Amino acid sequence: MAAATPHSPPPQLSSPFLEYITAPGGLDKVVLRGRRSCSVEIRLFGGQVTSWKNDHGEELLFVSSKAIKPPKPFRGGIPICFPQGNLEQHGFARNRLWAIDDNPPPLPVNPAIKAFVDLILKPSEDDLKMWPHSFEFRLRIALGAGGDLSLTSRIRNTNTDGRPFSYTFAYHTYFSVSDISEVRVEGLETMDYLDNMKGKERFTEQGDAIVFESEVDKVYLAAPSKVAIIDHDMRRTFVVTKEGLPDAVVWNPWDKKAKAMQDFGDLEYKHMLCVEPAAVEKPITLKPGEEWKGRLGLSAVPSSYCSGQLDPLKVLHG
Ligand SMILES: O=P(O)(O)OC[C@H]1O[C@H](O)[C@H](O)[C@@H](O)[C@@H]1O
Repeated sequence: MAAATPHSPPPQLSSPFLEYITAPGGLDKVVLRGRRSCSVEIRLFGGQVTSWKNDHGEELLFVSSKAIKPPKPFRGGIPICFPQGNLEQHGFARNRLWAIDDNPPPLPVNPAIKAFVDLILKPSEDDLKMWPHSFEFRLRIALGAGGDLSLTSRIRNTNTDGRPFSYTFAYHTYFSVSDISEVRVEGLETMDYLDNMKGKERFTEQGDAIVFESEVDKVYLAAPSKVAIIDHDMRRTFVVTKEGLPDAVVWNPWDKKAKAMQDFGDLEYKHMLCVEPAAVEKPITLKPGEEWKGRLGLSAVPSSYCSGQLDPLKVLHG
């Protein structure tokens, strides 16, 4: 079966682990269901994960109470930032209607993962006027047996004129936290970063772990493949893993910027943190026919987490 277009009827997703929910105004969504109350919701608009719940049904991602409906990008969850450059902020992928990909090229899967969905985005005529490159962007979103979430992006250059293209990319992940002042990020200490608040000047991080006392907007360069977000009050640690994505953006707008943002509550900065696996410093270049792959893995584990122990399996199983 060919990939559904945005105007085709809802695809029949025949699996007890998947549900397709139709809603007006570009708000159709797919729900992935795991054990107990684990679930993930994905909006076709933006190909955006808007909810990830653990087996107690607790929400793990931040979504603003002031998030605006399409065609505006949606504040929260996991917006996909592509293709950035001299375009609208964060590129247009988060602002387009994606389709279900009924026939994705094979992707090695863990047989224990039953709940997954494949989406696809191709540029429209208008997109090609803005960014004159033909591409196929395939996104697999999977909910693992233990409630972990993974997003795998495959971007292929389908230009027929022989031209390469370059882009930057980010999984703009908004984590829900109890109180930003009590949160610590481990794994980025001693890393070099570009400070977006200081004209992208390069610095080296000092100290044992990263804590938050004011606005932060940094691009950590060549960041490790595992980063932990430790939420003391919630007794929860998010473990973020990344492949194919050298950098990690860390962002919290804090009070002043929060007030200036139309789609964000004045005090919501206290309950969110963005840690965004990304390729920012060096754009990715693809020749025609070439494909790039970038993966994000998220798990939420109880904070019996020991400092410096970034393996979630060890955290869970001792
Ligand atoms: O408002 P948005 O376009 O969604 O961007 C929100 C934020 O995203 C990233 O984290 C950037 O590093 C920030 O500079 C930006 O303010």
